[in-house]
Amino acid sequence: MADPWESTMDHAVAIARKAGETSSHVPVCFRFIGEESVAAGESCILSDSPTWIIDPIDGTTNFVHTHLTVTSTLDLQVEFGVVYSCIEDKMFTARRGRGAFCNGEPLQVSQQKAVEQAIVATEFGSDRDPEVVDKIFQSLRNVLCLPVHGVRGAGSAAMNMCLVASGCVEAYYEIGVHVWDVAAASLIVSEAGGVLMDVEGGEVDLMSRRIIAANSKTVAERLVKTIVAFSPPRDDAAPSDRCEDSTHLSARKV
Ligand SMILES: O=P(O)(O)O[C@H]1[C@H](O)[C@@H](O)[C@H](O)[C@@H](O)[C@@H]1O
Ligand SMILES: [Mg+2]
Ligand SMILES: [Mg+2]
Repeated sequence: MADPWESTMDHAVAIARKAGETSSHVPVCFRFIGEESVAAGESCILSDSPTWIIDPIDGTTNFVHTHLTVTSTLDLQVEFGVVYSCIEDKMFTARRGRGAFCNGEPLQVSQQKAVEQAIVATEFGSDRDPEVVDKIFQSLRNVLCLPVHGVRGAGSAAMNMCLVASGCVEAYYEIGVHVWDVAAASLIVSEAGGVLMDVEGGEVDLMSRRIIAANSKTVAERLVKTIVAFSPPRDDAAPSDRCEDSTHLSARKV
């Protein structure tokens, strides 16, 4: 059987060559956006160049506490998405227009559109500013009182989105995520038949740090009416306008 990773890399190189109009003799040029490189001061701007967006550990708090789910995410902007859940040994993959898979098995979102029967995933995020925490709790209260069947959180944004793609939960929303948390899984959700939406409706903007990933427009739009929206500093803001999340500082000290 052909190695899917090898064909993915061949395709990635072909995309890079096309973008740069280079011949096969010239080395291809990829750009990178990674959580750690951005933390070290590198830019977080998307350009026309093919860009790998990487989160080596998504679910850092779980990792530090050896708690349940930890994933690694890799995305070649809009072309491929890979999320690896290392403890479960589950490899979620998607290629634009070619579907989404878990360990090679096709993924399909849930067909449940009644929000009262839905499980909604979310996270409390990393920001401990009391005003932000209040808004997160107001949203959580509103979601519970829709009512929904249940609220869950895997502790990894990417894993929550893969659960939507797998049909285990109907929707996931969060304000405060970063582009590297959600880029790979966004493609996995849409290739599994799901929808992505901003928390105030309309198209999702992966740099905005706000996301709804749902099995359907119906469920996503119910959440839009329910979530108390706010806007954290964008990922592509100038470094001086970005702020370090408080729990990340403590996680890195470990
Ligand atoms: O573990 P991380 O890569 O720092 O990602 C976190 C994310 O920053 C936070 O907003 C989410 O609540 C977590 O689910 C992510 O996994
Ligand atoms: Mg992450
Ligand atoms: Mg991370």
